[in-house]
Amino acid sequence: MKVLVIYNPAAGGGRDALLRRFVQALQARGAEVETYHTTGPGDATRALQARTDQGDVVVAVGGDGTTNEVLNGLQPEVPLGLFATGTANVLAKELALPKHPEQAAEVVVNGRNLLVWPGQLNAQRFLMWVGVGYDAWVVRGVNLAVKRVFGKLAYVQAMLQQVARYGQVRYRFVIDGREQLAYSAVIANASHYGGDFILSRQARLTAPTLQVLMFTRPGRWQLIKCLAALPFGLMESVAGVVSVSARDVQVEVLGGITDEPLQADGDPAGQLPARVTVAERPVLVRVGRTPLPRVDGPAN
Ligand SMILES: Nc1ncnc2c1ncn2[C@@H]1O[C@H](COP(=O)(O)OP(=O)(O)OP(=O)(O)O)[C@@H](O)[C@H]1O
Repeated sequence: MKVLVIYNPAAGGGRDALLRRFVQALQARGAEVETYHTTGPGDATRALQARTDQGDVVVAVGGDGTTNEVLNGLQPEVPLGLFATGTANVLAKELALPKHPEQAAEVVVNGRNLLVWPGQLNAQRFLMWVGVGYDAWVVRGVNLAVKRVFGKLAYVQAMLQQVARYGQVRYRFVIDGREQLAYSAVIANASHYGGDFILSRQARLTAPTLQVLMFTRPGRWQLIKCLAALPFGLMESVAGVVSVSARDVQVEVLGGITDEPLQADGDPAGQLPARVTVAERPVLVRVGRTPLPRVDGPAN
């Protein structure tokens, strides 16, 4: 098996020792390994697009942002593997992937392929979510120097800084032809968010649909109520949160505001207006042999 490893040396503050153990574990299982170190944002996608032969599997070693960049450079039919060394690693949690390098290598070499439907934000594919409003402001506001030292706490700092602004900007969504106004939204392709939290009990990576959570009531207390429900997996039950399944979502900002950011898979992803759909074709992702744990509904 030819394994191409794409390693982001900046993810999670750098995990060179883990990378070495992971590569050794792949080789011990008979894999022929080539490793590429990314040089900056967008490099993983460009480096993959420049290759005609991507091997039997391409493994993203980093966090959710690195995985997103690998996904966007991946040739059709080449499976995507993961070894999570980033800060939050939400996709690895969604897929119940092991943290230990030897076990992660075992999944890559001897696991199974799970058929996953990515989402599509304009020209970019994503696996987890697209954020509009508060969620996107937080991602844009994260201080990277704080993130390098304090990890996830950098998100808490950015969340607190953006609370007061929530409710001041309104967005218009057209979801499979139906209009809805909201003050923020997360368009989820997967259940997890921010680590171990369950954002949506209905979102499914393996289904060719998206789950759109819209926050339709203004006010900072409303936002705090929603955020407080997140650790309990109850955000979709908060009054004023509208959660609908969709295949095609158009979003624009109202009030002539410009420079309204988006986030995709935890990294900044351009500005509104946007169209978010299910990608044209699925991708194969290497996962363990046991069924994925249930969030709600049958296991995959
Ligand atoms: N050599 C590099 N130096 C700095 N940044 C890089 C480099 N290579 C890639 N990047 C950028 O680093 C960003 C952050 O990486 P990633 O999201 O994987 O890690 P993380 O933020 O620590 O983890 P998570 O997203 O799971 O919280 C990526 O979006 C990518 O654009």
